[in-house]
Amino acid sequence: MKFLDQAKVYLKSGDGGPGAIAFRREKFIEYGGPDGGNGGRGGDVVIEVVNGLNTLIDYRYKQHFKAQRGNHGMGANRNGARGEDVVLRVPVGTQILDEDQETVLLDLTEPGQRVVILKGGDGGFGNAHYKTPTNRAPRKSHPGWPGEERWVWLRLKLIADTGLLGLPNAGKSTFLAATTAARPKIADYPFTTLAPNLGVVRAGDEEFVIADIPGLIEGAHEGHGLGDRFLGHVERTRVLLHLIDGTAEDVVQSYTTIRNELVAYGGNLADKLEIIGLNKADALLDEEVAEKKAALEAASGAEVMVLSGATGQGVQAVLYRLLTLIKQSKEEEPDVIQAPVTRSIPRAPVGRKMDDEYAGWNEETGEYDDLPEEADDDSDSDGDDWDDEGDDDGDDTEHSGNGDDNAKG
Ligand SMILES: Nc1nc2c(ncn2[C@@H]2O[C@H](COP(=O)(O)OP(=O)(O)OP(=O)(O)O)[C@@H](O)[C@H]2O)c(=O)[nH]1
Ligand SMILES: [Mg+2]
Repeated sequence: MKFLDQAKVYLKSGDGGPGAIAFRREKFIEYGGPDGGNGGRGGDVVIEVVNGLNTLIDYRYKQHFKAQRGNHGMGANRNGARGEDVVLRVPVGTQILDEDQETVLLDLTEPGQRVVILKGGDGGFGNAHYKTPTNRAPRKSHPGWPGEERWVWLRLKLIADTGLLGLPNAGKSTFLAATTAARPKIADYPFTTLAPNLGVVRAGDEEFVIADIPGLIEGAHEGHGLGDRFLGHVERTRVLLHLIDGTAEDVVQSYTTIRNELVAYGGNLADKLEIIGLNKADALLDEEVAEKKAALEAASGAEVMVLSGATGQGVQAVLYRLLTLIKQSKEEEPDVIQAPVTRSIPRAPVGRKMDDEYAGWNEETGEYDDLPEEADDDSDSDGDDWDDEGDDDGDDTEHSGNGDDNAKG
């Protein structure tokens, strides 16, 4: 499967449909009253988090997502239908960033999570709404409010319990293949793996997720090799398994090369719980194993386990140790990775939210309880006397959200 971990997309929620101007026309009723219904609400832009995806590759091919506009209101007080939502399906671990590529608007970490990122515009009032004691036949309707639009970045930061790190050829993919159902490409040349792979490990009755991160080399943080962009995927792991090719001349050098990259990347990467795996033990003599293990322990001050991904030697022990550390980390910092950051989304200056800025819509009656403030609305130049009466109905709701969207009309 192709992998893509960021994409820029254009989102637009639906405009509200216009209200209707209509009058009752029935036999024997001479002056039927106004009965133009309200326009329908525009569709929302919704982000849905789904399991089983681990790439944003779909968003390379489609970048524009527009929800439907609301339908026109109609005569006989029929309201227009709501516009259809547009839904973007994204993998767990996707963040939504503002156009600046820095401000995180949403961090989507829960499978099944659904977030309305842009709300559809409200439908406009039909003329039935504008009927007052002194104006029984208003020829006025509202055009509906525009939807919102904005460009955002989608950025995937995989969420896994364990991140598998090491120099190219350390045996990371072999380990992943030996312990999970994942089938990564394995070969005896560096940079075989070009994108992170996820696999689910079963240890006894328990499971955890492991991410095979493409090989790092010295200077990765300056762009050498594949660079360090994949290290972003390590940010959201609890425990690192740092694999070292035991057949390498200088295993301590291998170890410090990767550690330096973690430190240079910054964040909390270098502080994560870590197991060092002295790998390819099957290809080493016993005394080499002992010597290299001792050297690594001395250099790292951390725990070193001996294993062979190829023969399976020591692999189970590593898995159970990882599981223990994952649990320990969850107890110490339950929220570090999983807590969804759902900040309120800074809005683009267009559009209008029904719930907060304008609470006049009554879901039960399907009508607006309050009248919108339209004092500066130039559609009033039609000379009707609506504005003078507008606030006489005891409605002291200030629809302050109106100030900047007078472009409607
Ligand atoms: N003898 C021995 N060889 C191994 C072991 N694990 C992996 N290898 C070999 O080492 C080579 C590299 O293995 P990979 O699993 O592709 O290594 P990697 O760390 O994923 O490499 P990149 O994806 O390039 O970063 C392959 O030829 C493997 O067959 C092991 O435990 N023992
Ligand atoms: Mg690999």
